Amino acid sequence: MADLWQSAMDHAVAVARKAGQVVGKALHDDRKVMTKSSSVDLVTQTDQKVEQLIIRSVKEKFPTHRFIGEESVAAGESCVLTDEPTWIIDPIDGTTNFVHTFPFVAISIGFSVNKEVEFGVVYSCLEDKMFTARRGRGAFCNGAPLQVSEQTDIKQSMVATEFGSSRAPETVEKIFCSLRNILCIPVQGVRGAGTAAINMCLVASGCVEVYYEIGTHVWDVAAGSLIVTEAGGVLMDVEGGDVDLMSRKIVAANSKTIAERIIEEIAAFSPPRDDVLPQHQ
Ligand SMILES: O=P(O)(O)OC[C@@]1(O)O[C@H](CO)[C@@H](O)[C@@H]1O
Ligand SMILES: [Mg+2]
Ligand SMILES: [Mg+2]
Repeated sequence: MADLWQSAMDHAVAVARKAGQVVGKALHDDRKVMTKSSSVDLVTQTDQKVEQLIIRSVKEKFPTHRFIGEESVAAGESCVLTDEPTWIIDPIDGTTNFVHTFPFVAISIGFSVNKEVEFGVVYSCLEDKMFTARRGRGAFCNGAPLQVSEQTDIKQSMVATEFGSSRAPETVEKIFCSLRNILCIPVQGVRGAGTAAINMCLVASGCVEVYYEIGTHVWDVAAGSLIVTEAGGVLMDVEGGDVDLMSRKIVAANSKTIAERIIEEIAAFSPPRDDVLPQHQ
């Protein structure tokens, strides 16, 4: 079994690289931009094309495996994680960045068995950084081992978060409330790459002590979650306790101390879970 997952992971790396070439080539082409759950939740033909490319290529090699893909869910497929080997795919994490040529765009592929992520691949294709992790075997960027930051003082920490794609006034209010609380701790900086997957790789790389967000989807965070924990970091729910990747709430930190400190300042809310949605939101 172990060898089987390794060959699946090798395949994920190869197909992520191929997908990255497609994304890189499409970056300066004419992009037809469409919207999904709101006028700021963007999708392009490249997102759909890349997801199909990945799924087709995986199906050829692993015909019994299942898929949760962002654009397939948007097209009406279910988003339920079973115990079966499942590829959890975000073909472009950072579509808004892609549309604006803001240079952080990732292909994110997580692979779960028995509802546990076995490997994660995040390809930051415009930087040509291939982040990988396999359960129990560490996290890497272009083959070099990753280690989270050792910082234990929140006041000397860098925090990453995103504003998300909801513009509902009550949601925006909560987002700004958390942000104000966190800025005023005070932390040394707040950043956001525009992609959850890359934000998590920044935690794994030690550039950022903690990333939190409410509104993520399982395809944004499945791969990154393992990259963070294999680099020595921790995952938690925004209200404390265990993370649930379907809950659309995540804290990924270098340590439990930093995670718990940031959680004190988060004004939590609960968007509809991924696994109860009839379609993408
Ligand atoms: O739609 P995409 O480009 O795949 O997802 C990108 C993104 O909006 O998803 C997360 C929230 O859902 C954010 O962290 C991130 O910026
Ligand atoms: Mg995404
Ligand atoms: Mg996407």
